[in-house]
Amino acid sequence: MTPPSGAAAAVRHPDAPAPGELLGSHYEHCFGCGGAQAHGLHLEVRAGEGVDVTAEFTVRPVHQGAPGLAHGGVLSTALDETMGSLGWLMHMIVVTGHLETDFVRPVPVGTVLHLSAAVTAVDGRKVFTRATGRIGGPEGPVAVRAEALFIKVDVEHFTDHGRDEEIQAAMADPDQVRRARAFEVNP
Ligand SMILES: CCCCCCCCCCCC(=O)SCCNC(=O)CCNC(=O)[C@H](O)C(C)(C)COP(=O)(O)OP(=O)(O)OC[C@H]1O[C@@H](n2cnc3c(N)ncnc32)[C@H](O)[C@@H]1OP(=O)(O)O
Repeated sequence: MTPPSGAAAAVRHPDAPAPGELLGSHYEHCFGCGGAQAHGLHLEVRAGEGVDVTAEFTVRPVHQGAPGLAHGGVLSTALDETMGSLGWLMHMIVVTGHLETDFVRPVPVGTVLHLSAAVTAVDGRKVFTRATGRIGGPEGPVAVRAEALFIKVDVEHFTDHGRDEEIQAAMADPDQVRRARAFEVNP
């Protein structure tokens, strides 16, 4: 998870969303951010000033592991989705290759998890990222943190491997921006 010495700093795409702007859901059926997923995380991700983002996730009863506490896998998903959204700031299609999570404090149901993530380095197709989730406010104590390696892929990654019925439905969407973002298309 340590970037090689020749790795470069991430470059913000000139057409990336402005700092403070909500990225919006990239795909309505995404478990991380989609509005059509009743039990999804409904993450709202906001662009930062560099290649960084912030997001909020409210833990609901459907996200429990132990009684009254968030499931660790769900928290990992929130971190994964937040870091994955960094690709949009570079206009790069990326998928998670490797994800490591530290669970530092239990996260009760009803908690708002304040997430922040940034790209630490880019090395060819490899995008190194880091994220934290805090409770009690954006400056509150760290409850979870993660590092992840994302790999740049082409749109064929999705069209070749995704189930045909969802691929066809996403491609038939008359909204061009939504259609592109469902596959995180690199313009
Ligand atoms: C608003 C919009 C936002 C959009 C918001 C989007 C949000 C999405 C958030 C969720 C993101 C996900 O969950 S994505 C879904 C979960 N992930 C997946 O399904 C990925 C499944 N895995 C794969 O398809 C594949 O393994 C790939 C694509 C990751 C890599 O395969 P490949 O394309 O053949 O590449 P490959 O040559 O193997 O690897 C390229 C380089 O990466 C390294 N590499 C590859 N995998 C790993 C690995 N696990 N750990 C370490 N290193 C790795 C290789 O060593 C190599 O380094 P070197 O030799 O070049 O040095």
